[in-house]
Amino acid sequence: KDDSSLETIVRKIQDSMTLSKKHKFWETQPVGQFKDIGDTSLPEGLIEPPTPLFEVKQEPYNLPSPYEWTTCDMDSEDTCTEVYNLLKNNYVEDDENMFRFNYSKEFLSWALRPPGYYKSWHIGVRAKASKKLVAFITGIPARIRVRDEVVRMAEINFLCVHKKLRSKRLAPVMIKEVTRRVHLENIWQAAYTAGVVLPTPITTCQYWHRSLNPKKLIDVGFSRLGPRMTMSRTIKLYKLPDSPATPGFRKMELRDVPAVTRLLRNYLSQFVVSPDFDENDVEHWLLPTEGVVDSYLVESPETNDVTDFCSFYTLPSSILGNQNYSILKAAYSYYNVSTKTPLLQLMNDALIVAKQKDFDVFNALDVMRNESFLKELKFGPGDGQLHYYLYNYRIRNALSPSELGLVLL
Ligand SMILES: CNCCCN(C)c1ncc(F)c(N2CC(C(=O)NCc3cnc4ccccn34)C2)n1
Repeated sequence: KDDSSLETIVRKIQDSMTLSKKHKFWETQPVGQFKDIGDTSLPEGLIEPPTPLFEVKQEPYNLPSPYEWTTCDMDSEDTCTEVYNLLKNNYVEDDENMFRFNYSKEFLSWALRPPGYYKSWHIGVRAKASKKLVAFITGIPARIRVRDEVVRMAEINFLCVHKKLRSKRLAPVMIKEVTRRVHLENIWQAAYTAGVVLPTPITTCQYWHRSLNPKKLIDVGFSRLGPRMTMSRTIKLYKLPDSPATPGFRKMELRDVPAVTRLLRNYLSQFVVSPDFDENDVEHWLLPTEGVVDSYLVESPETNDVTDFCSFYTLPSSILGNQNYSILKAAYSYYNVSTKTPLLQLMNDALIVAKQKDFDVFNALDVMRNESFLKELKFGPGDGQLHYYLYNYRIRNALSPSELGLVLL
């Protein structure tokens, strides 16, 4: 009976050790469960039917008393700055705490305001006393095709809890609150990623890095000098031409939106999971935006057809604790389509223009057809894995990364 008895304490420790709290939470959610892996009797698709809208909880979930919900108006410069600073100081770091993502204000404004976005899905938590923003989570609407079904989903991203408020169990209530607000808009599925394993990844991707400025990358500890390699030999190894090789390679312009949409829709149709982009989506997500997203295409000099496309987004990282550098300039491969120019040559041109724009490193996941160029273009495997998840949508067998045609920011 005595609750503080030793065996009770031991059992509690064992419980928390075995099923960490995050699994306790995810076992209550309509997501693929570890215990269901391999159970072919379970149908692919919807896990739970939609709730009638009048049954969706109308009021926000309860927060611990010192905190309150706030909706972050990303049209407001001041709110954008608050969100930027929260993420700059408290968002994802690498395992050795040497780098932390430093999404820019312009990037956040772009990433969170696609066609049809909902302000109510840009959710913040403030301390009642100081009114300081201490946590954030977002959703944006997206049409995602899974095999031959286009599903309206929310893409959930930027979950961030201030370092000082960790392990207060804020994340589960923030996830429930964004889910509630997504349900209120009659959307019942979601897509999200994490660097950690949760129930249950639809696929697990590997990051690959292509050095553009090897000296800086070695100086800041992002990469190490290879065995039997000198710095000058390393710089020569990663050297790139001064300009792209492909005739007709140029920046994408507004007039290219219809052609790029056709090209991209056709290319993405080969993957099991991919966005169902229309021209409005392509104009928002892929038209070049300075310091946010760069996109190039190949216009055949003979026929004036748009035959190929490549794009990358700008996501710098703060370098924590280095005397000489404070920012790592990283480009992340976004959507690439090759129909005439070999993908290898197209991506080498992407590396060339990224180097011209003074990026230090070009990152890519092993999704879509990226595997085919990574090693040959001198990408090295990274330490970070990215797991992709769907909420309330079962995929019977995990996909291989090459079946995934979806890049989340
Ligand atoms: C949809 N949202 C995913 C985006 C978050 N993304 C980009 C991300 N999620 C987990 C990762 F593992 C990761 N990696 C890029 C690779 C890398 O560059 N590793 C060194 C490094 C440099 N800066 C940072 C900052 C944070 C973590 C690792 N960092 C590993 N990227």
